Amino acid sequence: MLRIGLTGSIGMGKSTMAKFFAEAGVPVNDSDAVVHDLYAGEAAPLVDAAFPGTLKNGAVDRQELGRQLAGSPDGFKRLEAIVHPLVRKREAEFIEREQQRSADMVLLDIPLLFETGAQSRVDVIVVVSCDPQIQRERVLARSGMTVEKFNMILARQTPDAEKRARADYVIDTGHSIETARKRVAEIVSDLRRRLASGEFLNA
Ligand SMILES: CC(C)(COP(=O)(O)OP(=O)(O)OC[C@H]1O[C@@H](n2cnc3c(N)ncnc32)[C@H](O)[C@@H]1O)[C@@H](O)C(=O)NCCC(=O)NCCS
Ligand SMILES: Nc1ncnc2c1ncn2[C@@H]1O[C@H](COP(=O)(O)OP(=O)(O)OP(=O)(O)O)[C@@H](O)[C@H]1O
Repeated sequence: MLRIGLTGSIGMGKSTMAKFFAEAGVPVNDSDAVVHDLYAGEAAPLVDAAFPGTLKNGAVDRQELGRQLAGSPDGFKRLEAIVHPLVRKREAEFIEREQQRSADMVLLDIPLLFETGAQSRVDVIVVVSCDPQIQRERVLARSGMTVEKFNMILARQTPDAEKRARADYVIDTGHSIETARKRVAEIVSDLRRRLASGEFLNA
């Protein structure tokens, strides 16, 4: 089973592209969605113990957590030490399930693929990218986003140019949604062709 790793910096269009892969028939594991689920369940008491006051109605209040993390690289490290092992566990369960269903390929949506060394867990890397000006406009248009928060997240992410250089495929989301959708279909059919030709014998 081929493991495709999908990554991209904040606001590049990763979630939108993951949806297009799903539409093309590729099972998708979305790490951000897993974090949302964990925050409403098993991770909630652990996060609250490390960051008191972040539990609201039984779930992690992301806004409050974000406030406590502002300007705190150390806080991010402590949070990641709690969350990332749980995310990894869910990913392994997803892979196991899809292997049992005999899927030919799966997409692992991993926002911090390079930052956490996840490239060793995938066979192919797809990077979602666009012009930094478009990225900035998209992100700053989100409610609750500030220039400070944007810069803090950017500083914790591998630079876009480096991501592109390390990619097997790049999706440029700076054009229309339709162009990006076509690019996803093109990548999926190229990967199916490469699989059929026996290029990924170890996958
Ligand atoms: C900091 C939190 C509370 C902000 O939540 P919020 O809903 O405001 O933003 P969201 O989760 O959509 O993230 C916005 C952007 O920041 C990126 N991001 C999230 N966590 C991190 C991190 N630890 N380091 C770098 N970038 C990050 C996301 O990939 C996305 O591009 C939240 O992102 C969080 O709990 N992060 C820790 C868990 C984590 O590392 N998730 C990333 C993938 S597993
Ligand atoms: N051609 C395009 N491709 C992808 N997204 C586009 C395009 N044109 C406009 N957009 C918009 O850009 C935004 C990208 O958001 P999306 O949530 O997919 O990004 P993301 O990389 O997953 O963000 P984050 O890293 O913060 O989770 C969406 O609002 C989407 O509609």
